[in-house]
Amino acid sequence: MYKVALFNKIPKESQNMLSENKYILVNEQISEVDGIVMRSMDIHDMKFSRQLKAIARSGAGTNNIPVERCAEEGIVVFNSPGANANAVCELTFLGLLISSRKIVDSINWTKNLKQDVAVTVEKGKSQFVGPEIKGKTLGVIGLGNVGHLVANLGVKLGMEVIGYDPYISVKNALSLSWDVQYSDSLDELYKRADYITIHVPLNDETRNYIHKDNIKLMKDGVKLLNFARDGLVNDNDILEALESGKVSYFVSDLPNERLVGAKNVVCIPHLGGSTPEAENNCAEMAVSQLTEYLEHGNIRNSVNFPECTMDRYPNTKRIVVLNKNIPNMISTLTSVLAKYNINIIGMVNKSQGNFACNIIDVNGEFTEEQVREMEDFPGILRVMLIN
Ligand SMILES: NC(=O)c1ccc[n+]([C@@H]2O[C@H](COP(=O)([O-])OP(=O)(O)OC[C@H]3O[C@@H](n4cnc5c(N)ncnc54)[C@H](O)[C@@H]3O)[C@@H](O)[C@H]2O)c1
Ligand SMILES: O=C(O)[C@H](O)COP(=O)(O)O
Repeated sequence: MYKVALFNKIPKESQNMLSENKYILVNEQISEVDGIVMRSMDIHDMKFSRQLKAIARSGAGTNNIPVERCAEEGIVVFNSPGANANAVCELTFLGLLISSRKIVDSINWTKNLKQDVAVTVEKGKSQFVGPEIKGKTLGVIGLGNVGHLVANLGVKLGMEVIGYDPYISVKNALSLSWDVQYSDSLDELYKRADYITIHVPLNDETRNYIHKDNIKLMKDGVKLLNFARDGLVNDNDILEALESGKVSYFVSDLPNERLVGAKNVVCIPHLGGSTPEAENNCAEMAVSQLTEYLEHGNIRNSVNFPECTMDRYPNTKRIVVLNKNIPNMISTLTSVLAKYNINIIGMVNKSQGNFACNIIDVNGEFTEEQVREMEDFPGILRVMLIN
């Protein structure tokens, strides 16, 4: 039996994928579990037990998980790329319209009208006039699963769209509309855009991505949207720019104490991925990746280990080895197998960055003691035996 802990709310349908005859589900337990399924809870300070083999993030962002430390501890971290992208894209366009048409202010104003409503509305509505988005220029930073959808929808709505992403994947590049102007100059995007939306992960390279120096380059009255992560836009600098009018509106799906209630800021309570469709897609993907790894050792959509899969050879035992990407690892593994006269039937080895994965199907008896012996070699992070 595998023990899996559920952190955050995970849809019942996905929980049911963890069948009762193989899985025990527990809530928010960290000790003695084989896997965790989670959303945005911050687990940087958690200590993981040796039993923990995998964490499945139901969602895109993994900045709430100590991904590198997990790799060092032989814990595979998965996410669900693209599974909530449409939900975020739709909400981003709501944000775009909110920033343009003063919708939130106007709704709040209307809510307080007590009498002569129709007359007051007609007299007062001119204070909420805002431009159409058709024909305006939208700058999209990050053309990943969300950003490329946003760029394409901008084109469909008649906007001129400039996209920037120095690391764009082939898949997303191929899905990008021909009408999106791909730019390798952020400065050009800042100078031309009437609306700027950011869709990049939060990491050491992207923290404070938008700050006073690049805000200076932007058009006066530009509208800024952040549906990605708190920390990408420098709070001090955006609040100053809003005060001066350089930025006319900021819509953020990632509120913090500085932003809530600030002038010309609209905060949404992190609802980007909060649709039933996105929640189900993400959880289904997360759970199936977790079970595929625990039961078959196959790794798909991991953020700290390479993609590594192999069809199971019949009548074999499977050994899954996670190791550092350093010389002599394969000879170390095969020397242990040779010592016990174990025959390799099939094997795959994949590496990415500092880490690597091996799946080895063998016949002959391979025991838990031999697993521990393999695990004792420097550079080997975890060995898992699957019968
Ligand atoms: N508001 C929400 O509920 C919500 C939902 C989904 C994702 N997100 C956040 O949005 C981010 C993007 O989501 P996604 O699904 O598109 O992820 P993704 O990984 O598919 O796309 C991220 C893109 O950013 C690009 N990128 C990385 N560094 C960059 C840089 N320095 N400059 C420009 N581009 C850069 C990558 O090449 C990639 O194409 C996620 O990391 C997550 O933090 C928020
Ligand atoms: O990174 C994500 O997928 C989003 O921020 C959604 O996070 P959530 O699962 O907590 O809604």
